[in-house]
Amino acid sequence: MIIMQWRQIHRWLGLWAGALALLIGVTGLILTFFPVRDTWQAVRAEPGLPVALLAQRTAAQVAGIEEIRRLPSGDIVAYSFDGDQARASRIDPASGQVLGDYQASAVERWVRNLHRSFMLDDPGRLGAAGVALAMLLLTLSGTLMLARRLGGWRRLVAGRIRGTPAQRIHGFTGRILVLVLALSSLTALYMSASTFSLIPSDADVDPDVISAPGELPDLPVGAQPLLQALSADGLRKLNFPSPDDPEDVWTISTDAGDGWIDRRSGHVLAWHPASVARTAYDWIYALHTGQGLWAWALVLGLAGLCIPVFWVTGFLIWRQGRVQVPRLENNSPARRADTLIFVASEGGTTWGFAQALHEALARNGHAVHTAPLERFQVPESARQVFILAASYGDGQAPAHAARALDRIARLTAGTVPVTVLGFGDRQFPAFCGYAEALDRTLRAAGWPQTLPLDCIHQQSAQQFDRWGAALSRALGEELALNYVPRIPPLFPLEVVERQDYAGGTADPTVILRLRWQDSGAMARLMGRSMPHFEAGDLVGIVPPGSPVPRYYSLASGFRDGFLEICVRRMPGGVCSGFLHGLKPGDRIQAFIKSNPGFTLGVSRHPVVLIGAGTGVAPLAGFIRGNVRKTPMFLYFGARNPDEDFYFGTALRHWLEEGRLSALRTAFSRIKDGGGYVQDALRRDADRLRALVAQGAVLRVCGSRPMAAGVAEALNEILRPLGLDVRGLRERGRYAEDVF
Ligand SMILES: Cc1cc2nc3c(=O)[nH]c(=O)nc-3n(C[C@H](O)[C@H](O)[C@H](O)COP(=O)(O)O)c2cc1C
Repeated sequence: MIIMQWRQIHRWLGLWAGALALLIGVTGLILTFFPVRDTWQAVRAEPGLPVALLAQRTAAQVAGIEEIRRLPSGDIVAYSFDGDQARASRIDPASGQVLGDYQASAVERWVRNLHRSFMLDDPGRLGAAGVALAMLLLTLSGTLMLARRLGGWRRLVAGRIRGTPAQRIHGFTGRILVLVLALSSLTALYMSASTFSLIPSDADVDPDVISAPGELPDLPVGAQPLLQALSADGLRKLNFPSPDDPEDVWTISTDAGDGWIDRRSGHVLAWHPASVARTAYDWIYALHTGQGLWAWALVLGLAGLCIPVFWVTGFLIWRQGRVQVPRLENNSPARRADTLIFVASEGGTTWGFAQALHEALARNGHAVHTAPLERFQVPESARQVFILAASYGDGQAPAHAARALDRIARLTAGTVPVTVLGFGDRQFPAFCGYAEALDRTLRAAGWPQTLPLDCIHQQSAQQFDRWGAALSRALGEELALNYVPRIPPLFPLEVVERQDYAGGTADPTVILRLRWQDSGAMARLMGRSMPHFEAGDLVGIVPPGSPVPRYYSLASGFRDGFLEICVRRMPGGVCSGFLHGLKPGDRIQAFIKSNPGFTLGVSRHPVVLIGAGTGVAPLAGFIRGNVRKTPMFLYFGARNPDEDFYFGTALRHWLEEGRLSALRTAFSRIKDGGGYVQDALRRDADRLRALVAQGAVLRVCGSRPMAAGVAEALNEILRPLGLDVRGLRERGRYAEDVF
């Protein structure tokens, strides 16, 4: 429940306070330049130089001196009144000589005013404090949302951020800078609170002290005991006693505290050690401004630079999110609908199924209302309700629906049947976890249902049809669910190379290498260019004359600079036939579908890859991308090394390079070829056990019967370790891509 609120807060604040944060970020970025420059230019006193000596040297060179200040950069400035001329001079602490006039930068002052108060004095300061609070809430809500998106707090640091480039840039910069931004906001709030006297500060109460009257002459500054004892390293300012006032005293302010000294005797008349509040303020000030901490100032500058990036990418994400919900032409108002369909979707595909259900029911004369799940309601007119819900992270709700479950749990059960259909992916341990949670809640509350919970794996159109048929029977009406997958934006790809395997006992197969065109930075940011993909993700290709895309596993990643697939020609296959007919220079349209449960990411543990036939394609992609040379072991089953040893040459090359540690083959159609891939596994049982004991990650790709055979063999092999495929899968160490 809280997360939904955070999300709303994040969006709302991001859009509205974001514009002001942009101004504060840019001015903050400019302001960090000054401490860096000042530190580089500063002429500092040698460490440990006594204040007495510094003051003596300076007083000898500067007539009418009144005050010496040490700036946060380390520069020493003397303020004097010579005749009627007030002067500020930069001093060389080694000699006391004047280096030149000191002038605070007017640009710096102007930018600081803009940064602190938008040039509006106190109301502006309050506004700036409001923006700091907004920034703090933005970083907090953003962190919560990112943790959730990555599937838990533990993945917050290293988990892979997926999505459009805008989403990835937003998440990536946020992850790096969240601490700096939170600290900047917190320190700004503290300073604002101090400005408005909301927190106790060190009220500078001067003690009521005077230099004792007497005939003695002034003790020379160089002989003042306290000034001899204090080092210039911690000096803030030293005020000289006025020549015209015999009762005036020396006043010194240091990091450790403030002191008052008799001008004639040199006695310390009062010493106020720095209070905790003052020390805290000093640290907070330095942390916020980077003054005296030039490296930190650079980090702050980077954070300031990121704010415009945040704002722009955040805005783009918001826009992209808005266009996902399809426009349903015949959406009845909820209060008049007899059928309600509620949808929870992150990637948008579930909406396509909802649309098919909506249209089928509407064609049958129902008044259908479809809406996002967070608007769940059962109006009086309702006769049936459906919830179509995808699962994310660790079986969690899609972000927009995070609060829906709590809402539904609070409702009193009615008599209208509420049926849940889940969408998920079996690769994830919590398969359809969110749909299950919804169903559990509804049943526990006592809502009836038209059909029991069903779960659709990987957006299977066939499974959805079967569910539709069951629904037809349950409702006693003919339902024609025309689910047409919503095809995401297509990208043109050009064939650059093809490598043919003529087949023989195996079907003819081709490895196609394709390339895309760069569509420019703006299109990339908006997610309108070729999206990033990884080996093991899928490319969707819509063959001419068919509305349904076919998916092929990718044997390359975006970083390889090309897209490669391995296509077996299926007898009568529309898409495989089309792809086999392509020659270099031909173009096709395609889109990328992520396959997050299967792709490998960066693995610190050894990797065991098991594939047969064209199923070796994504595994070859993993090996190709293994630039870190993580130990990878490939078990490859084919029929005949002369016919279907796909990627054979590349695999041998990767073995030599060390991207592949070992290759074990099994050829089923030649004498002494080693049988099937599961036979190769059994022969290597000892090594497999050792690898799994070391934490190995396993990926299996090939036909369904092959995957079943592999799982059976592995279960036998792993039994002595007390492990099995199911357990490994639950821990995210085992995933299959089967066809
Ligand atoms: C990052 C990510 C995490 C996922 N986590 C799960 C999960 O925990 N359980 C599950 O069953 N499916 C999971 N899936 C699969 C989606 O639920 C499935 O692809 C669904 O059909 C997507 O529907 P949508 O496009 O409407 O969001 C995940 C998908 C992605 C991209």
